[in-house]
Amino acid sequence: MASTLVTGISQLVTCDGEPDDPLGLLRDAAVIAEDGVITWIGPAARAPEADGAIDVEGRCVLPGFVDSHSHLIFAGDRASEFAARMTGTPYDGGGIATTVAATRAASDDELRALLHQRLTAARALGSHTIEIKSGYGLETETEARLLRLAREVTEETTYLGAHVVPSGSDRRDYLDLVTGEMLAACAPHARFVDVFCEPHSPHAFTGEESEEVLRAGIGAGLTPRLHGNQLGYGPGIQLACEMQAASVDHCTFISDADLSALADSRDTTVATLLPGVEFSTRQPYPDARRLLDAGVSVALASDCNPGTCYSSSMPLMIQLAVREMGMTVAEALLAATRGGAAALRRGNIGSITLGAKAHLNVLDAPHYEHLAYQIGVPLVSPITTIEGVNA
Ligand SMILES: N=CN[C@@H](CCC(=O)O)C(=O)O
Ligand SMILES: [Zn+2]
Repeated sequence: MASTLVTGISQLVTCDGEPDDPLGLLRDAAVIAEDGVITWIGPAARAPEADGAIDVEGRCVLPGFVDSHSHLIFAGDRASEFAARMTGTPYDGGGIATTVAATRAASDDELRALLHQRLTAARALGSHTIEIKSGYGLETETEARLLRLAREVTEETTYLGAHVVPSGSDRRDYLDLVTGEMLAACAPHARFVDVFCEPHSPHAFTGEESEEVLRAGIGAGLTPRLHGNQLGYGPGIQLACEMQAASVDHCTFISDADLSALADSRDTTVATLLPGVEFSTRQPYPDARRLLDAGVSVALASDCNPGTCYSSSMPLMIQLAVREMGMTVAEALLAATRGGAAALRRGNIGSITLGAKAHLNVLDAPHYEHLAYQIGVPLVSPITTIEGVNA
């Protein structure tokens, strides 16, 4: 067992504070990790001896980001779809078919290489935990393959066979496949089941269809989560709350009834906001202020995918949340750490606390507010030299 002492911390942001200081800020603190787990937090002057030491030389230390929503495994290119959107073509999910064709045609090694390239980029910007969905196979063999490859790099895998109805398939036949043979092949490699519940897209699923998919997934031992209310008002948010989903993601269009359902479900269902999607689709941003003021549990995630947001940068999501969605820097940072952990139902990540994973980021600034203040600058990096740290 090797222990590591982290010193020289100007400001330790534990994300484990009290209601009057939810960031749990500590000055002149030090942290010890043993076997990848935090075992001591206290004043640097009283830190016990450790086997090794890391001096961050007056920088701020914060928890590793938890990116609770990504589609990191896919092949193909949709840059021209993005360019068309910037000149006015709306997003409706139809471009998913392009990614499905390229992904089906890619070998395991090609997909692995693409995944590793994207993971390296995400980790370099401070994402220590990344959820990864299937959803670009839409046939049993490729969906199971995507989840098996994603499982090589994370435990947080999500079965999204119900991303869209593949072109040429009958809706009813496809639902039978997603809830039958495909589910049986995918469930061993997945922790969650997800569905794109979106009546405003002709390719996605209705409320009734979404409920059927989630119920089947629950029956196979998976925890539900849901893409909802992305393109307009719809049944997604209330369905997610009724089904005690871990998270409902996008929440771009929120009715008063949606808001009260989310507030009532704050202990079970997280509203995960994905501001990179609004940036890349030219949609209005969700009103995070309204959610927070109603007491809703909120997370921020990247949604990194080839259609609606090709970025895995959690600092960018924090910057957009603060500038465009009415969140304070503290709220955005909490949503990108503790919020993501809640959306994955994980208690041992997203905060710097005794017994948590030693997922630490260093910010090349003395104070956490620089996260949103210095926009577009790669200030955050993971502390990768702590022994024994894994996802
Ligand atoms: N909206 C559904 N799925 C993805 C986009 C998928 C794509 O366009 O490739 C999302 O979360 O935005
Ligand atoms: Zn998504």
